[in-house]
Amino acid sequence: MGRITLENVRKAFGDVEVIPGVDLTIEDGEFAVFVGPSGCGKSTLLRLIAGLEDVTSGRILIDGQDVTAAPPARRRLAMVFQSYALYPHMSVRKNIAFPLKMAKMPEAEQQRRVAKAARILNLDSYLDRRPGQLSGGQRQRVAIGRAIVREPEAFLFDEPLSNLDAALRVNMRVEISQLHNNLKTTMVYVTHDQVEAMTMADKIVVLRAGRVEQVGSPLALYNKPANKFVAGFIGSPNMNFIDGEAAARHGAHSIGVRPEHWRLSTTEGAFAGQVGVAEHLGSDTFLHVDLDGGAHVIARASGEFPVSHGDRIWLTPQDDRVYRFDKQGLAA
Ligand SMILES: Nc1ncnc2c1ncn2[C@@H]1O[C@H](COP(=O)(O)OP(=O)(O)OP(=O)(O)O)[C@@H](O)[C@H]1O
Repeated sequence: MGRITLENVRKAFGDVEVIPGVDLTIEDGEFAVFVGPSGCGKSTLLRLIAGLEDVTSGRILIDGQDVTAAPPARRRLAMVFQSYALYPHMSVRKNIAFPLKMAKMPEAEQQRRVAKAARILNLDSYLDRRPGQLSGGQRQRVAIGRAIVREPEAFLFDEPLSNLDAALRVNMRVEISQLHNNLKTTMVYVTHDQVEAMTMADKIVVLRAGRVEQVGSPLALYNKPANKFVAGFIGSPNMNFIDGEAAARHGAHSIGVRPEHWRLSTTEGAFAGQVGVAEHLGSDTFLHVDLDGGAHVIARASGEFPVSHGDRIWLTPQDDRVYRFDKQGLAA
């Protein structure tokens, strides 16, 4: 059972308070993703859970047991890092078995667990190779294998896919989701990539400057962002924000419209503007539009939309898809 609870967890490095106070529960079996801009404290929070950093105050519980003062090895968690940290001179088999060997587990049980992890990760035919003879994705699978064999209460992933190219990232993303479906073990995953967060998470925790801005399922955050920060962070391309008179007409200080929620017309609509850049991807068309009055917005049309640089265009937000925000940026 891998339920993780943080109670008013604070962390300061010297005088600098990096985590001003976080309360959070990750349920047993849940896939939780910490997401937020660079420096917001994602890795620090994960390292506090792992026990690699000490909390300044507050408590961390795993399955109701207070582990705040427990060393990493006693927390029954396995961490997978961005750098795979494999031993180059050891075979894949030995790399995966390494934590079990350190724990002086009987050889037969070590081999049973390595074989099981290799099967889950499709590494059977690579067990006798060395890390240098593997691709980046295979190396990351070995690093995950080394975590699996420990049969932890929870897996902690710190940006595990950052070193991989775009296509491989997509594959590994799916593999980690499948792994979670198979193992049903709690996973806590740190990324700055909101697409990874949206596609993998049961629960997303959006962080900003060490504070939790919102916690919810991917679609809850997409559909009902609590504030402008979350609204702008979740969704790709980002939500468009318009202030001033147009927002006042909607009874708000600022309104937000996602690129996919504009109705586009070449003859009429609520906002007129000029196409700056038109990106024709075939599956979608992204239009960067300079609205009359100065705002710059992005509109997405499904499929092909035949306009180009310099054309006039009219945009109308879908009525139920206008997000309203007050002066403080809170959803109104
Ligand atoms: N050992 C340390 N000593 C002092 N400050 C630190 C230390 N570790 C992290 N910080 C600071 O704490 C803040 C949060 O860092 P952290 O690495 O948790 O952010 P992050 O959200 O994971 O960022 P990134 O996505 O860039 O990795 C940053 O301002 C960082 O400079």
